[in-house]
This record gives sequence, structure tokens and C-alpha cells, in this order.
Amino acid sequence: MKILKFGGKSLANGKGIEAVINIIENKVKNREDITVVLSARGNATDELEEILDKAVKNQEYQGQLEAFKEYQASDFSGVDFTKEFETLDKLFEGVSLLGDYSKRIKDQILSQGEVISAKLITQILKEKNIKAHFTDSRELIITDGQFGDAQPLDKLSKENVINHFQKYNGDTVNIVTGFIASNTKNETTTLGRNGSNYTASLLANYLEAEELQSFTHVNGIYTANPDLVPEAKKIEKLSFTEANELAYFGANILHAKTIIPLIEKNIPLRILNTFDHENQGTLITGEASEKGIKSLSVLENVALINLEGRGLLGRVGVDARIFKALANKNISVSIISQGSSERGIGFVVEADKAKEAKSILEQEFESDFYKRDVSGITIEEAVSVISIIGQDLSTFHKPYNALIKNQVVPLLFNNTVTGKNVSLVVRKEQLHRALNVIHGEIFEISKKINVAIFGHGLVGGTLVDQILKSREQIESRKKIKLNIFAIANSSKILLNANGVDQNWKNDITKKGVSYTINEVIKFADDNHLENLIAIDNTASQKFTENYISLVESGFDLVSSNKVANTLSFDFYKKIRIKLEENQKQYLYETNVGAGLPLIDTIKLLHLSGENITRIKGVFSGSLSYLFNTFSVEERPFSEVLQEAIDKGYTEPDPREDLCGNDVGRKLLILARELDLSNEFEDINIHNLIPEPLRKGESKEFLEKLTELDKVYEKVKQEQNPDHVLRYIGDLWGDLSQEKGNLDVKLVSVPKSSALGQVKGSDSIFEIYTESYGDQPIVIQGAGAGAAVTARGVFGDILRLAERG
Ligand SMILES: NC(=O)C1=CN([C@@H]2O[C@H](COP(=O)(O)OP(=O)(O)OC[C@H]3O[C@@H](n4cnc5c(N)ncnc54)[C@H](O)[C@@H]3O)[C@@H](O)[C@H]2O)C=CC1
Ligand SMILES: N[C@@H](CC=O)C(=O)O
Repeated sequence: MKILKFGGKSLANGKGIEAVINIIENKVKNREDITVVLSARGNATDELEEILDKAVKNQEYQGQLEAFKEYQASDFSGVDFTKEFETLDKLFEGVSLLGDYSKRIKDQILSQGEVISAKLITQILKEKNIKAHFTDSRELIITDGQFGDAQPLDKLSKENVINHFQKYNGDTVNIVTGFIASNTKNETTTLGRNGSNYTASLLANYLEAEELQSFTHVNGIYTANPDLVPEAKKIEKLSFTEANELAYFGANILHAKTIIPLIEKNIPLRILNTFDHENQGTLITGEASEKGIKSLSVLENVALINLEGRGLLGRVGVDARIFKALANKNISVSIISQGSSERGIGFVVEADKAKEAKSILEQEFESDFYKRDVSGITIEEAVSVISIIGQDLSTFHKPYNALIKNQVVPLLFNNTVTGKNVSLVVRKEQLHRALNVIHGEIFEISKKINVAIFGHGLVGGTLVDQILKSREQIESRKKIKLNIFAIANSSKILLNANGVDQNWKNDITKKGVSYTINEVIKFADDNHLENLIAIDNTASQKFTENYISLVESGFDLVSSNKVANTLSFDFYKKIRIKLEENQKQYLYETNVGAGLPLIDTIKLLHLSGENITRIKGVFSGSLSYLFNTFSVEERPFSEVLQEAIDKGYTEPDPREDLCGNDVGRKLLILARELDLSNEFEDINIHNLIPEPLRKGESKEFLEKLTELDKVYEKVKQEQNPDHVLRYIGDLWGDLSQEKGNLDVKLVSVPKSSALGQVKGSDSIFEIYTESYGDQPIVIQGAGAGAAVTARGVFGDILRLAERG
């Protein structure tokens, strides 16, 4: 025989009922020997509890009760629920009059949900000519007298069940009420949380069933709750021991006690989806899985109680007093943490028991308060427990570090000494993010990196396209899932928690909305986005004002914009302090030499103690192109300059290149990498723009480019033979001092020299160090261009993603 158990969501009106009937009908047609155990339909149990709560407070409850009846009776005119509804009317009326109720009354009320459910399914099956028998489990399962959480008396119950099934066997399908039972005085009791599963597993045990199939609204047991962790994967098979751990730590499909009767008789349990017939579900058996499973389970609504006091130091029996006092009032404690000094003890209880627990302890420790041995008992409300099942401490640093990086600081954690489970208490508002971070880390299924891109011009736009093009490949190769949840320009933003797609340009035009940085931060928070990176692809100083808020809100930063690194040295230090405080990182490899690996090389050389004595070269890709071309071709300066602009080598305002600011910034960024504290004002810059063209809008300047032709034709002609023009940056002097010398200038160099041979838009950087002597390390290559720069920014994103 197979026991089929259906949960409340499976039995909801509409598709639910239809699906359940279909499953039973098919099994009967296939001549399978089945027994069906049912929960109450929909949210019946919760609704009855709510009505009870209103009735006891003498509030208006009748409306909700009528709605309950209407839902339960729905269109099923062939079923007579008069008895059940009258019972509910009477009981609620009594509770309302008395302003009180006992657990016994509550059990009588709640039991009606299962009775209604089983009566209904029995009748529908009968109407389909299936031999169904309504089986009231109160006649079978006999329990002790603990209302609300009764314990079955096995011997009696087993006898009843066997007798009943001898009477109703063969082609009769018994439709059994789950959850409810009766005590030896024939009073209704209930089996507590997950009671219907318990009924099903007791029947499976007594009848030595071949399998228990528990039909739910999900496809099985997942590595985490898929409603909270979209990346969660179904676990195909697990052992009873593992299931037990999951159940103990709050996996809401199972309760530990429901598994025990199955373990006893080695009966497999299959968790199935009522609504997905193809799915094989999760099979739980006595066999241990080879690798051991890992899964995350959650106790969502708990509170953390903290008892503190200097006088507790070394005192024997304090813990015993706490647990005894709580146990006397039936309050269970789930996670405990105690410092070695015994000055305090923290533990977790169910949220709705927290206040009661506090007052119980205040009574218990009244005299200790008086003697000042106990200084306070506090409740941290709205916390949740995440348990990582299958996790031992040897690799726990990985999820733990990832949590800290995502600004989730656990309030408490503990591990089981023998098993492989670690539990963490986190603030409830951070639960969603914490789960996703831990899940990504322990399963390495794919770590989701949530990216906000500010500036979608040449570089930013190319970056978005590069990411969208290669993200699948990156996910399969690196297990990194890049999700662009925001793309913004100076006025509008496109937000999508699930990530933008190839239509982003169109979408930002049509759906883009105005925004502030706080709204972006809130959006990330509201959508529980983890591993956040903000990318600055603007050239804006205004945008850099957002860096600190972003860092404080858990974003790492990547920037092609050079401004933040070249504002005052104070700001330069401030941002680094903030990064350190918030354990965030800031990468800006493209700030100097676009996609060339320059910053990292300089950083490493400097960090390793190599004395860098000078850095010199052509720092600007656009000006490199300009002078390389202009020096050897007989074309007007303005024409070549326009070409550099059109090729996307220049800054958004090309005067930033021509005036030397861009090279100056790059030089200053390198100087600061060497721990020099230079300011921008310290740079000697040769401005290439003649005085009269410096003022006004960029547009006006672009209209007057030809005015530059004469000036630079003259400069070109005045050179020595076989010389070419190069605009260079030079960092020199005693670089072990506080400040170095920074020069940006136009020079004429022999065509045959290293600088003279630079082609196209290449940059060249000569790095002189003590060990390398007169032979500098040379880094050369494309120094500008949207594609190479975007690639460099992409590299920084991946570096952050991999560092975790
Ligand atoms: N083009 C190149 O070869 C290289 C460029 N860079 C840097 O890349 C950055 C971007 O350059 P391009 O893409 O060429 O510029 P662009 O002018 O094409 O794009 C800039 C984008 O930033 C947006 N923006 C401006 N102010 C903003 C604000 N306050 N908030 C949000 N968005 C804002 C604009 O709307 C535009 O979408 C610049 O900082 C540049 O120095 C760095 C290395 C090489
Ligand atoms: N405008 C810059 C772009 C790279 O930083 C340049 O020309 O080098």
C-alpha cells in the first residue's frame, strides 16, 4: 500500500482540488492500493485560528466565519457540512461569550478543517464512482491528553488502524483526516505542527506501507527555499538522517517527528508536487547519500533573548535555571550561545514567545537583579535563524566572509559538535540577502553579481553590450552570474531586479525614470540584491559625490572615471578609509592606459618594495593618435583631431585632453599609487589650447577647431629634422619623499626613439625602478577607445566577483 498525503495548498479551490482528484483517480484506475490522508483545505487552520482570536477578544468574527464557510462549501452542493458548521458556530459563540477558551476547545475548532476536507474529497470521489470511505482519524489515532501537541499511544492506535483497514480494504480508498486524533476520553486532540504528515507517517508505519507520498505545492526539497533563493536546486535524493537534520533546522516540508515512524520501518518518503505530474520529487530513504547534502533552512520568525550580568561569572546552575523556567512554560529554545566568561547567555525562541520568555526570566532572576548579579534581559526582535546543513567549520569562512562583504553581520552563530551544521542568527530584514549570499557561496552554482552601471555613453554602452554578450559563457566557465540591475545616465535610470536585456537602449528611453542615488540603494535593498557593484562610466565630478554613500551601502566600486582619484588628497584618503571600514573595494584599472594592465603592475611593484624612480611616457591615447598622425602626415591638425574625437579616443569634452588635464590626472593617479601625496595643483601642465579658445561650451570649441591648424603647423615645422611631436607625462624626482615632480608637456623627440616610434592611439609607459636600472619596464598598447576601456572595466568587475 502507498499512503498519499495532500497538503492544504494542494486542496485549495479550483486547480488544487481538480489535481488531487486526478491523482487519486489515476492511481485507482491503475489498481494501486492507496490510502489518502488530507490536511485542511487552503488556509483553513490559520483562518480558524484568526477567527478564534477575534472571538476571544469579543471582536466581530462572524463575517470571517461566513467567508470561511462559503469557501469550504464553495460549489460543492452535494456535500452536507451542516454538522461541522454548526459545531463551529456554537464553539465560537461560547468562546466569544466567555472571553476565554481552553486548548481542548481550540482542538475541537481546528479539527473541523480536516473533517470538512476529508468529507468533501470522499464525496467527490464517490460521485466519480470511486469507492471512497470517509475515515475520521479520531476513531483510529489515540493520543495522550496534551491538547495542541498530543502524542500518539502507539499500541492502541496501531490496533485501531489495523482493525479499520481489515474492515475497509481491497478496492476501498480510505480518505483519512490528518492532524486530528482523540484521547482516551474520546476528546478531540491535535498532533501539533505538521500534524497531517505525522498522521500519514503513523499510518504508513502501522500498515507497513511500501511508500509515503507527500504531495505539496513544490517539486521536492530544495537546497534552500526557492521563494527566497531563486538559484536553489532540487535535491533528488537524501537520507532520513539528512532529512531529519533539515526538519530539525526548520525545513518547512517536514517535521522531525514525522520521519521517525518511517525510519522505524524503513519506508521511503517521496515529496511530490500536486501540480507537476512529470516531476519525480525528492526521495528520502534509509540509504546515506555518497557525498552528503548541503542545504539551507530557515526559522524565519524568531527572537533573540540575551541575559547579561557580571554576577553570573563562574556561577553554577544559571543555564539550568533559565532552561527549566522556560521549559516549565513549554517554551523551547533553539540556538544557544554563551561566552566563556559566562557573563551572558543568548538564545533563540519563537518570536511570539519572546515577551513571555522575558517575563518568566525576570521572575526567575528577580533576586539576582536585586543583587545586581543580573543587569538586563533584552529581546532582539525580528531576527531569523539560517542553518547551513552539511556545513562544517573548516570551510565556513567562505560563506561567513561573503556575508560580511555584503554587510550582513550575524548576531550570533553556533555549530553542532558532532554533525556538520552551522546556524547563524541574522536580522530578519537581511534574511533574504543573507540566504542568497550563503547559497551562492556554498554551492558555487553561480554567484550572482548585481551591477549598477552609471553612464552608458561610449564606454558604458559598450560595457553593457559586452556583458550581455558574454555573461552566459562567464556563468558556465566561472560560475559568476552577472546581473545588470540598473543602467543610468545623468537624468534617467532603468531598473530591473532580474537584469536588463539586449533591448536596454530602447527600454531606458521608454521606461527610464528620474532617480537619486538613495533610490538606487533602496531598490537594491528592497530587492535583496547581493554582491553589489557600482560602475562609474561618467566623466562627472558630481557623480563621484555618490561614492561614499554607495560604499556605505555595501557597493564595491569600479570606475573608468578618473575624477574621484584626482580630487583633493583628503578625499582620496577619505574614500579609502570608508572602503576599509566597510570592507569594500574600488578598482580603476582603466584610469591610466585604458585596458592596459598598468595600475596593477605599479601597485604590485610598489607593494613588493621595488623602488620606482620614474614613470614617463605617452599617457594619452587621443593625443598619441593626434601627434603620431599629424607628425607624419601632411594634414591639418584640426582634421586629425576630429578623427580622434570620432574614434572615441577623447574625453566627452575633448578640451580635457588638449588642455592636459587628462594626462595630468593619469600622472597624479600613478603618483598616488606610489604613496605620494601630490595635489592636482602640483602638476606642471603645458596646455595645448590657445588662450582665446579655452572658455565657453565644448560645442563652440568644436566649431573653431581649424583655429588650431596654424599654431601646430608652426610647431611642427620648427622641429629638428627627423623629429616628431609627442605629448608626454613625466613623474620624476626623489619619489621616496612626500611629493614627486609631475610634468605634462609637448616634446619633440627623434623619430627613431622609443617614444618616436609609437603608432596609432598607443600609449607607452616607461617604468624605471632601482632593480631594472636604465632599462625600464615598458607597457605599450592601445591607450584609448571604447572597446578596450570597456574590456578593462569588465576585467575589474570580474576581479571583484572572483575575490568574493
Ligand atoms: N574613451 C576612452 O578611451 C576612455 C575613457 N575613459 C573614461 O570613461 C568615462 C566615460 O567616457 P565616455 O564613455 O567616452 O563618455 P560619454 O560622454 O560617451 O558617456 C558619459 C555618460 O555618462 C553619463 N553621465 C554624465 N554625468 C552623469 C551623472 N552625474 N550621473 C550619471 N550619468 C552621468 C552621460 O549621460 C553619458 O551616458 C570617462 O570618465 C573617461 O575619462 C577612461 C579610459 C579610456
Ligand atoms: N581621453 C583619454 C581616454 C583614456 O583615458 C585618452 O585620450 O587617453
